Amino acid sequence: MADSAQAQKLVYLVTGGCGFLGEHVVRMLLQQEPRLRELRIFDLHLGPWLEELKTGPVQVTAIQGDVTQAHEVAAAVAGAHVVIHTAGLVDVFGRASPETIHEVNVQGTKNVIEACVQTGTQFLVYTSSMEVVGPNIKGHPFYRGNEDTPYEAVHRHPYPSSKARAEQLVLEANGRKVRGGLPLVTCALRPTGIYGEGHQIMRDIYYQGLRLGGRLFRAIPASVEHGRVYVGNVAWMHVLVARELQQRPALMGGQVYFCYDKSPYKSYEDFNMEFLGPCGLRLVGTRPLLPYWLLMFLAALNALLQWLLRPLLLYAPLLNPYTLAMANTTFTVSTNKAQRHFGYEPLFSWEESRTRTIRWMQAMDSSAQ
Ligand SMILES: NC(=O)c1ccc[n+]([C@@H]2O[C@H](COP(=O)([O-])OP(=O)(O)OC[C@H]3O[C@@H](n4cnc5c(N)ncnc54)[C@H](O)[C@@H]3O)[C@@H](O)[C@H]2O)c1
Ligand SMILES: CC(C)[C@@H](O)CC[C@@H](C)[C@H]1CC[C@H]2[C@@H]3[C@H](O)C=C4C[C@@H](O)CC[C@]4(C)[C@H]3CC[C@]12C
Repeated sequence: MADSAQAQKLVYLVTGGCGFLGEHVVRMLLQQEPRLRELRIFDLHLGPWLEELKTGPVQVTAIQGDVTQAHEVAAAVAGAHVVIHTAGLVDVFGRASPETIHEVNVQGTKNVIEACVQTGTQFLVYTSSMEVVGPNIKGHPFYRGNEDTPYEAVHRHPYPSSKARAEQLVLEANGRKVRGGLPLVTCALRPTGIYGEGHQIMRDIYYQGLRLGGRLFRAIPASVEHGRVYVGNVAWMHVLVARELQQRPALMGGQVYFCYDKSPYKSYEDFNMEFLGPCGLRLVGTRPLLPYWLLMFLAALNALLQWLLRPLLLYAPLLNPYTLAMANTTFTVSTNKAQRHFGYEPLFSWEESRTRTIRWMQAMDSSAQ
C-alpha cells in the first residue's frame, strides 16, 4: 500500500461544482476518491456550503469563474490530472437565449477541451444528457434502449442541440496530444432525468401542488415511461468513470455511457408522486384530465405569453411545447455498458434513493412553513 503522500497525489477539477449534480459529485469525490490531493470547484456561482469542506485532509479550492472565458478555464485546469465538466445551462423553459445556451454549453466545452490540451490534463469526463439521443422532434419513443440502439437523433431545441454538439466535441477530442505529448482521454456520461436532494424542478412542482390545494392534475398518460436516475448514483458513476478512465483508456476513451440505476420505469408525473405523495400531495386523475390538443394549445399559449411579456418580465412556466412533447414521449434506458466497461453498480438502491429524496423534501417543507 503506497504511503499516504503517494496515495494522495491527484488534482481533480469539477466545473459546475455548485450545481444540483455538481455538488453531489464534489461530495462523492471527497468521500470515495482516496487519491485526491486537491479538489478544485469551478463555478459561476459559488455556494456558501463550500466553506465546510475546507476542514478535511483534501485541499478544496473554490474558483469563481465562467466557462465561456477561455483564460479563466485554462487557469483553473492548469495542473489538474482529471477534469469533470458538469457546468452547463440547463434550460428548456426559455429563460436564456439560444445564443447564451450555445455559448455556455458548446463554447464553454470547447474552452475546457482546449485548456486540457494546452495545460497537459489527460483525463476529461463530460456530463452529457439523454437528450443528446432524444426524444427527437418526431416524438419517436425510445423504449428501454441502450447506447447502441438505433434512433434518429434529430433536434431543433437549443438545449439538446447544444448538448449534442458539446458531446461530439468531447468524443472527437479523445486521442489528441496534450502538452507533454500524452493523449487526451475523454468520455461522456448521459444521465436521464436526474432526481434527488436539490432538484429544483421537483421543488417547483411541489410548491405548484401546494398552491393548488395539495393537488396535481394528471396531464400525461401513465403508460408514457420516462427515464429517471438518482443524483447520488449519477455522482458515483462520475467518480468511478474518472478513476477507471485512467486505468483503461483504450477501452473507455471516446465512449458514451447512459447513467442508470434501479429507479422504476414510470411516467414523469407518477414517478414524482413517489416523493410528492409522502409530502401530502395527490395526483388527480387516472388518465389525463385534458385532451392532448388542449394541452398543446395551452403550451403554445404559454410560449406566446413568454414572448410577449419578455420585454417586461420573465414568464417561464413548466408547460411549454417542448416540455409537453418531452413528458409525452417514452424515453427509457436499459443497459449495462457502464457495468461491463468499468464495473459500475449503483451505490444507492431504489429504496435508499427514494427515502433520501423524501427526507430532503420533507425537510424543505418544514423549513418553508
Ligand atoms: N438535471 C438533470 O436532469 C440532468 C440530466 C442529464 C444531464 N444533465 C446535465 O448535468 C449537468 C448539471 O446539470 P444540473 O441539473 O446540475 O444543473 P444546475 O443548473 O443545477 O448546475 C449547473 C451548474 O453550472 C454552473 N454554470 C452555469 N453556467 C456556467 C458558466 N458559464 N460558467 C461556470 N459555471 C456555470 C451553474 O452555476 C450551476 O452551478 C449539466 O451539464 C446538464 O446538462 C442534467
Ligand atoms: C407540465 C406537464 C406536462 C409536466 O409533466 C412537464 C414536465 C417537464 C417539466 C419535465 C418532463 C421531462 C423533463 C426533462 C427530462 O427529465 C430530461 C431532461 C434532460 C436534462 O439534461 C435536463 C432536464 C430535462 C430537460 C428535464 C426537464 C423537465 C422536463 C421537461
